[in-house]
Amino acid sequence: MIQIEHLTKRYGTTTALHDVTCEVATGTVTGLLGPNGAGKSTLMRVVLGLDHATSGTALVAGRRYATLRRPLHVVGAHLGGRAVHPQRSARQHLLALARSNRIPAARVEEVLDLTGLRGVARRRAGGFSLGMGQRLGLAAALLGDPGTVLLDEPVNGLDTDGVRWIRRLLRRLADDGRTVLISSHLLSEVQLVADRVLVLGKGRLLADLPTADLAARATPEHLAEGMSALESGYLSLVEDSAEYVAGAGRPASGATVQSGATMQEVRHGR
Ligand SMILES: Nc1ncnc2c1ncn2[C@@H]1O[C@H](COP(=O)(O)OP(=O)(O)OP(=O)(O)O)[C@@H](O)[C@H]1O
Repeated sequence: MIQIEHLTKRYGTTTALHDVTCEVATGTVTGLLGPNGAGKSTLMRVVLGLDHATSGTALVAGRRYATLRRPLHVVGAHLGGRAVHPQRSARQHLLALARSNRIPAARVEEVLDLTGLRGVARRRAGGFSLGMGQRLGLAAALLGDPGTVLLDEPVNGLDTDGVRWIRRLLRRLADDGRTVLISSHLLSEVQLVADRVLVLGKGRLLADLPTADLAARATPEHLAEGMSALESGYLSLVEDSAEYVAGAGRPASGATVQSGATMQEVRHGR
């Protein structure tokens, strides 16, 4: 379980998270949603002890990350990017991680199988495709068989078969009683895998509800435009919370839209 209480994180004058309180329950896949700059990565980074909270707390399995004696056994994460020595093979990378965390080498073979990397385990990780890199990041996250898993855009770069595989894996992790938190902009994926969603907008928690309840907030106008119910429910919730607006500052319908304008203002060309 992840417990977040009154979490505020400021970077200078930017408030990335403002007084966020929520729980991510065990046995569920929870989607973390929000427009660009909403605070999703910041929330994950604070949970993982990569950033310090300005105030409030973030606990994993009842503890602050910094106080975990064997963190990889409690929480595994893949936040994108490649924290891999490019000359090392996938297996060498995982073995090095396992050694430094006192994890038996046999577990490396298990996660290579789990992530479908056995066939390329001897290949240089630096030459991996985006999708293979995703799988390797996931293998590292699962190395300690943690009870909580945090993944940033987990389907990014995966092919169709890989996407299907990760959906099933996330479901299995949750069904085994783990806590799974994924951030994503792909609402169609969230709809398929997430039991619940947390929605952030400009650092504030806008919603914490079952995925189906977010879809139930769809508006007829959005649905008439061809949006899915989840897209519509989500957009209705965040439309005044987008920090970055495409085309802001450029003339739109003969009007100049200022940076920071709400979605309604953009739509109405104000
Ligand atoms: N290290 C940092 N220094 C200064 N500002 C930061 C830093 N990290 C994040 N921010 C700011 O905090 C806010 C939240 O950023 P964050 O990366 O958490 O958003 P996000 O929801 O993950 O966005 P995206 O969907 O684009 O990945 C943004 O305004 C961002 O510019």
